[in-house]
Amino acid sequence: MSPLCDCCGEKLNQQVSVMRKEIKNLRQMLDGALRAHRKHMNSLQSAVSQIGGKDQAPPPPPPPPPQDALERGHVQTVPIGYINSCFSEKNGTPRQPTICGPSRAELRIEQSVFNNPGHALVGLEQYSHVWIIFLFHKNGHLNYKAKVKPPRLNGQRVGVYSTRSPHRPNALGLTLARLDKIVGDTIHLSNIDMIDGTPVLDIKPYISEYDSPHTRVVMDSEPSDSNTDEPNATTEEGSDILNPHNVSETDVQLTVKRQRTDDNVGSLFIRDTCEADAPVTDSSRVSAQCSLSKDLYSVLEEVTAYVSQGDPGQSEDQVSFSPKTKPPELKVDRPCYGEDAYSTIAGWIRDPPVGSLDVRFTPHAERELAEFLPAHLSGPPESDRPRFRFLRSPEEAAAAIRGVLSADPRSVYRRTRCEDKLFFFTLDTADITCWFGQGFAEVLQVRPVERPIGLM
Ligand SMILES: C[S@@+](CC[C@H](N)C(=O)[O-])C[C@H]1O[C@@H](n2cnc3c(N)ncnc32)[C@H](O)[C@@H]1O
Repeated sequence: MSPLCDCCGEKLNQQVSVMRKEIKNLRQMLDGALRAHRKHMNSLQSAVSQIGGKDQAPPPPPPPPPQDALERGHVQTVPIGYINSCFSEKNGTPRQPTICGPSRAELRIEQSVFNNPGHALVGLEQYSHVWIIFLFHKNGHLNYKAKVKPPRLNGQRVGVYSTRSPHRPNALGLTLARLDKIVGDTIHLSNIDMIDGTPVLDIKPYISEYDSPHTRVVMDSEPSDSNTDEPNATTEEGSDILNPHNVSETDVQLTVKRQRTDDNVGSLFIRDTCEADAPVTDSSRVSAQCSLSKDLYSVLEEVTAYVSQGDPGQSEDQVSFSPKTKPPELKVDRPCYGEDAYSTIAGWIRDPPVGSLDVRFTPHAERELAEFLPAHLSGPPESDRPRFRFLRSPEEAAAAIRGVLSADPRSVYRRTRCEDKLFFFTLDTADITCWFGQGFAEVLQVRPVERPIGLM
């Protein structure tokens, strides 16, 4: 039960959601005003420089950076443009571009970067995809940690550099977007995961010959049956990568060895169940709480920490993986040429603990969505129906909504602590309201936003 307001008797949580909406609108207004101001200043500047003359002389150019600035690692980045995208907020923006094909955006190259911005794009039209290098400018204050919890790993922590987390030193993002068309100085993109207003630092063509190493799908199946003492035992597919989520009893054996004597002093079996204890010998004092949802690497880290902590006198004890598998840091000798130089990915990317969701619309939401007119097509002038700014049909919008929701856009906190809360996000000119149940997301409402992005 939501408490009631002392003054008006209304439910407090209703008031809170109204206030949130107002804050969101204000934020959008501010963002739009800032962008308009920036554009205005740019055009003023270029007008001033075109007019020239004594009175309106352009401001003197900033002093050139020292000759060796690059060599000293001092790089002054200047956005080459800003993304105009169908996503106005982080919430509900796809976590990767492939999640949502119809996600559309435009990027206009700034006049301040090239005299003829269109010239910088000549030839790019021959490519279907481009890398966009951008700034996560809405990260708030720069805040990063060595280990992060990717939402798809449902709370487990991995090193930031093994993820695509926005929270990283330098806050640089990298998106492989579809290049739909180029008109003058503006490129039209789809398959994007950047919010409106994102500053772009660079664009490069995607060239599969250069950018996509030979890929071999490494099956997450059984590891090799061999139980030899070979230090580099591999799976049958020739890979030394095992999916940590496929670990079953005795797949993995951690062995603690006394470095000096090479005696085995304890071993740890990771079981199908969530907990495992080492069959401990007095001297090893190894025990670790391992969960199957943890990867082998963190198990190893934990055990290593435990061993060195447990008995300082035995600090030369060593933890190693048994012949059946080995931790990621031991995979140092990957071939870098020839047949075996294929690419591999972490098991949790292909098989995350957070599954995808079925997405459905209530009949009411379907009717509301069908009311929207497509972008770029002129409707009857008297029509007061809502119109998309980027999306080309209600069907395309439905596909985008499905893409966003099926990947479960909720944070781990929301997913685990506030399951029954309504979820709101904005797509193009539509405010979407939905809720989540076991294995599904349902769209309840599709309403026109009061102040559509990009039109402020
Ligand atoms: C997980 S990141 C991945 C981005 C990129 N594909 C990469 O791998 O670097 C995508 C998420 O970043 C957030 N995001 C997008 N644009 C942003 C911006 N300009 N500032 C801060 N966060 C942003 C959105 O929440 C989006 O879901």
